[in-house]
Amino acid sequence: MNPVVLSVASEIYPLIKTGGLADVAGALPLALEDLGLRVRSLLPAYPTVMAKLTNGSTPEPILDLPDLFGGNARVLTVRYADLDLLLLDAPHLFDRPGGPYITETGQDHADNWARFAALSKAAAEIAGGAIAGFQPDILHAHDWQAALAPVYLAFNGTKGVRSVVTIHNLAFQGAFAPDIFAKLGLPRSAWSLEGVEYYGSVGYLKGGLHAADVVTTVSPTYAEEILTPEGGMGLDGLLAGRGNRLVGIVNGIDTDAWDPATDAALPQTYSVKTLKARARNKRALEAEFGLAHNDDPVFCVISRLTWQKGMDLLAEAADEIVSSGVRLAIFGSGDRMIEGAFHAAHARHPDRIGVKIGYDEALAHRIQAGADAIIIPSRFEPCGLTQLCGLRYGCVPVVSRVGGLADTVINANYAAVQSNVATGTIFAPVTAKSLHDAVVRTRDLYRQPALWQSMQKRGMATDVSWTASAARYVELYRGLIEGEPPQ
Ligand SMILES: Nc1ncnc2c1ncn2[C@@H]1O[C@H](COP(=O)(O)OP(=O)(O)O[C@H]2O[C@H](CO)[C@@H](O)[C@H](O)[C@H]2O)[C@@H](O)[C@H]1O
Repeated sequence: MNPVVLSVASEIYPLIKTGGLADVAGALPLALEDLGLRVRSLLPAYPTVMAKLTNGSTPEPILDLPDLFGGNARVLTVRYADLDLLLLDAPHLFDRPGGPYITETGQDHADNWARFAALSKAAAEIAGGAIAGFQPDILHAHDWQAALAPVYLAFNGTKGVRSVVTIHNLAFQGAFAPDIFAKLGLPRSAWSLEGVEYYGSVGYLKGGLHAADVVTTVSPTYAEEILTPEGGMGLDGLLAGRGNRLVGIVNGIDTDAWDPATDAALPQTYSVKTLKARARNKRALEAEFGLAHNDDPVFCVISRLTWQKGMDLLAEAADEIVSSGVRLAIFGSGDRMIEGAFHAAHARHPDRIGVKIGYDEALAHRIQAGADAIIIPSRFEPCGLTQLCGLRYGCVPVVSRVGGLADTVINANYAAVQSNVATGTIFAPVTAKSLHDAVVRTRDLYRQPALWQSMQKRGMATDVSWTASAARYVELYRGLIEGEPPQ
């Protein structure tokens, strides 16, 4: 029997996305279905999501949830982009302008505690059998926004459903003032070390990490890093207590959406066999970023421009990078100070540093297809997806030795180059100097065309799909259903 899964997340690509969570919550269910599982995905019916459901995708009501955190709610069912979706339609919580977490003016929605407790509560009801004909074996909750689901499940006393919480980023924990506890509808006993109490506040992720049958995170190295005081962000003790119930499974990417041979966003499609054709994308990229047309390599960034991503270090190293004969194409948005630092770097080197602030899926594809390398100097990185896209597109990753970056790139040290296994450059410690040194090492590899192309081709041949990782989730689910501890 294949497990039946309820996946719960606050964002799912291609319906709504603010980061890598959406990519995973959109692609993993499809990869699991390819392996024969039934997966339904629950997410809030944000206006952006409802607006996408055109062309014959009409959501049908399937469950009433009266008085869900101050208003009546329903669950709607619809198929979209091959996903079997359950939408939590709670207008008092989700039908409003702004993003999934923030208002139009950039503040957190004041009632985020209620919005995501509602998502989790609805998930627990559904996992408990509230929808006729759909009895999940596994409730799989992603990040803090869904992490109360296993808590509700446990305190509802639901039997026969196993729960998994996946940490995509431990920096976001969903901690709220203690006075909301009384409104969560949890028993008093949940205000405890085993429940949601977290240093005097209510910790959604903390509660979920305790209550879930298994905790996973998105790479083996990050699974180790979060057991340390530096990486654990206050939760290392709890996580260490989970022992072999904490598992790292590396992310994949959707290799149909990310396929340079068929990608409709590219000026020129290409494959391992037609790698030379890639040059046309580089010319187009130079033009798009206002860079001079020449033979120097173009290293790119596609990222949230934040401290986590080490973007301040790149801004610090930018002048030296440019004087080493490398050009930069920087794309993303985030911290205003970092955006300003990149604008200033562009002003100093207008035809060697191109900067675009914004969010654009097609542009992200064009950049991966045209740049020579992608720089990812993260201070911590649970998995990282852009290095996987880079590998697939022949855009060589230059990454810091942290988390999933360390797990997915093979560093071009002397031995790896000699034995033809290198796929990128890895550096440590995460400083501007060591980043600059890595850029120079990568530039030197670029200047040896045969070696460079073999690295590009090896990256393009690397399996970055979901297949192997989805199989690991299936194994994990089966083990849980059969009562086996994870391996
Ligand atoms: N300006 C822009 N325009 C268009 N697309 C853009 C963009 N900026 C970023 N993206 C895209 O957004 C995604 C970001 O993926 P990351 O792995 O960097 O995730 P993030 O840090 O958000 O998420 C967390 O969750 C994911 C999923 O588990 C982990 O891989 C990661 O380590 C963890 O921090 C990629 O698909 C990237 O192409």
